[in-house]
Amino acid sequence: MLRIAVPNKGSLSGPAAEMLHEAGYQQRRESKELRIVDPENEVEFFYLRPRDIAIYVSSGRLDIGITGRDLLIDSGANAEEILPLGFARSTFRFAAKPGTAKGIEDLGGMTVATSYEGIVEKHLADNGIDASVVHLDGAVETAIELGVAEVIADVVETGTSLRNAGLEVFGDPIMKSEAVVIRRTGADTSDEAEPKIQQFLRRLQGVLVARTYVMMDYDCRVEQLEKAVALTPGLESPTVSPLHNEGWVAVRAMVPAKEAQRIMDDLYDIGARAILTTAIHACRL
Ligand SMILES: Nc1ncnc2c1ncn2[C@@H]1O[C@H](COP(=O)(O)OP(=O)(O)OP(=O)(O)O)[C@@H](O)[C@H]1O
Ligand SMILES: O=P(O)(O)OC[C@H]1O[C@H](OP(=O)(O)OP(=O)(O)O)[C@H](O)[C@@H]1O
Ligand SMILES: [Mg+2]
Repeated sequence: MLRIAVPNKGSLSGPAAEMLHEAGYQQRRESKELRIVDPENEVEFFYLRPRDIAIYVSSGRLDIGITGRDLLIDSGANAEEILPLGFARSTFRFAAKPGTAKGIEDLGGMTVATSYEGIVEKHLADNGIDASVVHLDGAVETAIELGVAEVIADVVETGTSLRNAGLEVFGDPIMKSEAVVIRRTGADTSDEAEPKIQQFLRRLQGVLVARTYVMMDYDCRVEQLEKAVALTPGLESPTVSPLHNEGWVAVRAMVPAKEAQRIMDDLYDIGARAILTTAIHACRL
């Protein structure tokens, strides 16, 4: 049975459970459940604190896990990212009261508050900056007002938390993060779990594709086919079928969902008609 770590709380947990559900895996019914077995798929899910997931996976007791890239790197655990999942996107940045610092080079002798001291200490050391780091569990934006630090390093998504605390980001982003699937570094890929792991990854990739692409169908005159196919090249190549009316063909291709409306306009302009888009519910590429 494949053993998978899933975040039990915070920004990662809802979207992770939703993605697993879309991929056809059974998920827990209530938030107090700490583990569930999905017998049909031969998978056991362990609901763990996001910060602990890399540690469990690196120990080899669990085969794979879902966590944040920033949490993985901060943990220093012997685990690596094998598939980015596109949710819980954030950047990790320094921030302070306006005028405190312009860049990391100004931080010598200052105190930086953060929940991610693994990332921050390494980043300061890599840049040759001698600053103190104080660990706080969360709500680090308040640390400056309360005099615990001059600077914070924290997750930024919309920037609302920083604005509300009267703080501004400065310097280059320290890192970009999103949810990722991780496994132990140097894991034995001839292990009996490997086919199940690959099947799990293909299912999640299928969900990612279904979320980012739509299926487009349209009819066009044979003379316009080359132009139309250039607009909808598909992933491999579009399907082209003859129509009963001579001189016309039907075309079917996957297109990026974000570009679908523009592509429909462009197809219409070159004379394509009956242009339809439909959602993709699941796929294996
Ligand atoms: N506002 C946010 N937007 C996007 N991603 C976020 C946000 N806050 C945290 N994350 C991401 O979520 C992960 C942190 O998960 P964790 O559950 O520890 O914290 P949290 O989502 O802030 O929840 P908590 O309320 O428990 O602090 C990190 O990968 C981080 O980059
Ligand atoms: O840029 P924003 O959209 O405001 O999002 C970023 C904020 O979200 C998270 O905080 P959370 O609410 O999880 O509280 P925490 O600091 O206690 O983790 C993170 O730690 C930032 O504070
Ligand atoms: Mg948080």
